[in-house]
Amino acid sequence: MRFVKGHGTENDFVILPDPDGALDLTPELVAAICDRRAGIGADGVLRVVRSKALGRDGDPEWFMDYRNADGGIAEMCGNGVRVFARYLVEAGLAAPGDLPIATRGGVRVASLGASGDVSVDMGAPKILGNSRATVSGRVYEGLGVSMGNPHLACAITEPVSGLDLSRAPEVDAGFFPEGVNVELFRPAGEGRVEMRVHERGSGETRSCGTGAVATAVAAAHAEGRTEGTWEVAVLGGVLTVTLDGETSFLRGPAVLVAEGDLRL
Ligand SMILES: N[C@@H](CCC[C@H](N)C(=O)O)C(=O)O
Repeated sequence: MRFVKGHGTENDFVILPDPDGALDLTPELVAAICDRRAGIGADGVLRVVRSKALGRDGDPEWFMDYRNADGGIAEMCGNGVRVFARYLVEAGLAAPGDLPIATRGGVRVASLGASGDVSVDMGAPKILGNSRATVSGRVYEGLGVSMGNPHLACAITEPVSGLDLSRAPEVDAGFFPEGVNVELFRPAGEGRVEMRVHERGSGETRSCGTGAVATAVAAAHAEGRTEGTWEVAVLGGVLTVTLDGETSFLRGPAVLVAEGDLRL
């Protein structure tokens, strides 16, 4: 089985080209691939499959079948969809420009050139209301935001570098019955925040695209705003989020770093 490895601000993925939908991608296989010692290692898997092969006839040509490192399914992945678009263009499966991609969370349109940053229209954020997370015994208030997948974005006052996210934050399972990705962010000047994230199904990652947008939404909400541009500094780099009151845009690097044959 061929694979390609890529990342967006160090949120890393194993890309599995499966245009005809022939692969039986079990949770066990995904977890084995993502294992950082016994497998290739990744935060998630992006299966590249034609929508038609899945019976999704009205959708754009390519469907991003995203899986978390534990083998679980998620609706959307913001860095993943940017890496997916980069893969399609570099593999000659799509032309640079505006590229619609089907996901479980709906169609997302990526914009990219032959190289450079990839931007994606992430759709309208949906505010779910207030909730809280407990990290290392400390309770943080946050804003629930759906970006297709669920997030809880909590503003904090201490440096994000001191957080211990080695264990999953405790959250209100009644509020988030499907689980949740938890972002902790600290304002770092006008239009800039520092963020760390604990992802549902993947643990702490070095970046999360949907989480960066949810964070910008929470930062804007705290100021009574729905528009603006935020630089979101994550462990793996910097993402730029723009909110225009209707939709949201996520921009940042998306690179492919390796390819080979999988022997699992
Ligand atoms: N890293 C992704 C989000 C991946 C899915 C998430 N773990 C979930 O379960 O919802 C991103 O860049 O958005």
